[in-house]
Amino acid sequence: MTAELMDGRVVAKSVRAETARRATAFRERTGTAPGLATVLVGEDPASKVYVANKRKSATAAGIADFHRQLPETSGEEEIAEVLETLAADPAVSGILLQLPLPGGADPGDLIELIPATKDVDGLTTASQGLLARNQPGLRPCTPSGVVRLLQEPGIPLTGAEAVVVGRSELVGRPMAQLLLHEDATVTMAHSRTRNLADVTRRADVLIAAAGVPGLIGPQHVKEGATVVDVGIHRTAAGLVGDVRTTEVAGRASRLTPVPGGVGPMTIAMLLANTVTAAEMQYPDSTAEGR
Ligand SMILES: Nc1nc2c(c(=O)[nH]1)N[C@@H](CN(C=O)c1ccc(C(=O)N[C@@H](CCC(=O)O)C(=O)O)cc1)CN2
Repeated sequence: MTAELMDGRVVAKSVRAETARRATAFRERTGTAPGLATVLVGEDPASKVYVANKRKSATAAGIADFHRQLPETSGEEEIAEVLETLAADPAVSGILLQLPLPGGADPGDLIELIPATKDVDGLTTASQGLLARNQPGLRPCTPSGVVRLLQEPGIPLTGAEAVVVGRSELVGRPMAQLLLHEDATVTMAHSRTRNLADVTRRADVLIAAAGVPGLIGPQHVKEGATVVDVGIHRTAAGLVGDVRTTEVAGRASRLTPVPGGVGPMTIAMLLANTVTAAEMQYPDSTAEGR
């Protein structure tokens, strides 16, 4: 078997086009564009690229840009003040605090300053609660992008065995919840899971989000499985994911590449969330909510 590659750039393009149409409709209805505030603390090179791409894509989709750059040395109070100002600004529909923070600082308390209605990363406790209860709200971008990538070619999720490797708040945990809401039978594996390959080989749909370069090889994959690689690692050999793509391609039926798989979906879903946030905040407009 040679796996078919699932092209995230193609699906992301169609999500961005659909989002641009929704942004135009919102502006025509309300006289104001949806607005996205990106908050970047420090100079991490990868974060700078991601934030620059988010801002560029947002502008192209008709979303107003409210960027805040803070110095590496910013304390929690300084970051909190910026988030609170953005939270109170009616022109700002969505706010995201780019992660990680310098020095691996815990973003938990800062994220809670973002109102759930503006939480376009879906990371606040309130957003997590709405997701857990499958109620309308803003969902984390990478996991919702993965679901969209799986839905596009009609990969069946109802009753499918799905295994998520990784339990981060940004990807693994919300990924499992979203798959559960799609009626998959979901197993979560992580760094303490014993006999990982025994667990992952059950998967019809395997999501690799452990943050370990090349963790998933052919021995972890059931013949014919769909394998989604959420990892992105900069190595001397270039960008690699959590999956050893070339080796796994002989066993999987479908596979996401790195780059060009899940990454572009993260940004596309952020734009979609920003328009959804604007719709939720504006009383006369249609709130889609997810
Ligand atoms: N506040 C947040 N911080 C972080 C998130 C997030 O969703 N919210 N996710 C990641 C980084 N990330 C977005 O911020 C992100 C990562 C990768 C890509 C992407 O398009 N990757 C390309 C490769 C681009 C490259 O690195 O050269 C690809 O995979 O094709 C977009 C967004 C951590 N932080």
